[in-house]
Amino acid sequence: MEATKIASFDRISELKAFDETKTGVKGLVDSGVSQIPRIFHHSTVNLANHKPLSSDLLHLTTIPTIDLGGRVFEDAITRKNVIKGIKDASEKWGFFQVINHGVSLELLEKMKNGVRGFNEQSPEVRKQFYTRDFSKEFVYTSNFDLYTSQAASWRDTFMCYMAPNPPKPHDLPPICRDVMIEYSKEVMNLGEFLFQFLSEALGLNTNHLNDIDCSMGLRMLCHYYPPCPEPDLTIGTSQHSDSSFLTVLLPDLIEGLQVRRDGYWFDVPPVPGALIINIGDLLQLITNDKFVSLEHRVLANRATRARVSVACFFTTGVRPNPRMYGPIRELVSEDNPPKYRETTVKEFAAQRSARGLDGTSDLLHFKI
Ligand SMILES: O=C(O)CCC(=O)C(=O)O
Ligand SMILES: [Fe+2]
Repeated sequence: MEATKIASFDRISELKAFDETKTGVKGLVDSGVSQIPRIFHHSTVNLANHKPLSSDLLHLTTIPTIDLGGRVFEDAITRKNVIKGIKDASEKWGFFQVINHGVSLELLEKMKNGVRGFNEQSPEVRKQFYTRDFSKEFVYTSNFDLYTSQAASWRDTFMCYMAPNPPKPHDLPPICRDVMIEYSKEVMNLGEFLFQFLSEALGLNTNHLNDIDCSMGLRMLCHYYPPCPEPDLTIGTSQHSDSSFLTVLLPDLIEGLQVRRDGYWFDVPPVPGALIINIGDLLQLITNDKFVSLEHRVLANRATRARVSVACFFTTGVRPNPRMYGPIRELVSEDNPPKYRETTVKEFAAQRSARGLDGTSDLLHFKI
């Protein structure tokens, strides 16, 4: 009993000491640590990966890649095939990569360089943005759930709501402000396009999901995963599903992302120039489980340089939004009654903020 008390007391002081450096995991790496502090130690159970139990899964290697043909479709058959690909992927994986998505590769590189640039500028500049006050326009922090999670993750993040009320440029750090604004506009366009195809994939009118404001809000999270000296002891991002409607993820060429299907963690190998699209919990809720929001995680970075990623969540998050969401009427029937109660995006997102990434689905709280 006494030992537990001492251990938990130490842990809190260590978390605080780390937090008060205001320079995140990058600061630890810059100080030359060769062993990771124990606040980052995850249990081995959490990190293990067992072979798939079902032999049906043995032939599967990873999530599908879909060619969006620059978003221009000259013939109806190609368009139909793309929608079919998106439908299958959304039903089985809730995850797919897209190529020829219409966002310039140069902009993708510029965005990733912006994330690197912010995290690699002098600690004095970074510190000015470091906060745990999530009501601020721009938040730079390490582990939003530092004090509530069982173990910290080897990652720093900066975040900002980019729509519907974009930040004023002067609220954003000079080093990445222009690219954040430009990139988020492109992601909004891509998102509106994807929601059209997802609507058709569900047998709804093309504009259904856009009309019910699925593409209204955009929250951008820019992650920085410094190289980890003991990658087998910790994780980059612990297992979770996204609480958004949809997520557009700009990955790095350094691997690490894994998606869990039927109990097995599948690697998502980098595809040059691709964006990763995944269905979030809110889309699973309004489609009454037709589309699935799968858990995923990022392993600690084994490479010698930092891994970066930019996750753009289509959601208004905890910002005011009175609209109620429940299973879409056209998608339920007597044989397929609603599985979830109605909720607001804010109520849904508040679950996540309160609990952190503890690996349990927020959807359970809304099950009828
Ligand atoms: O960094 C990544 O590749 C994934 C990040 C992620 O899953 C998230 O931000 O929700
Ligand atoms: Fe995620």
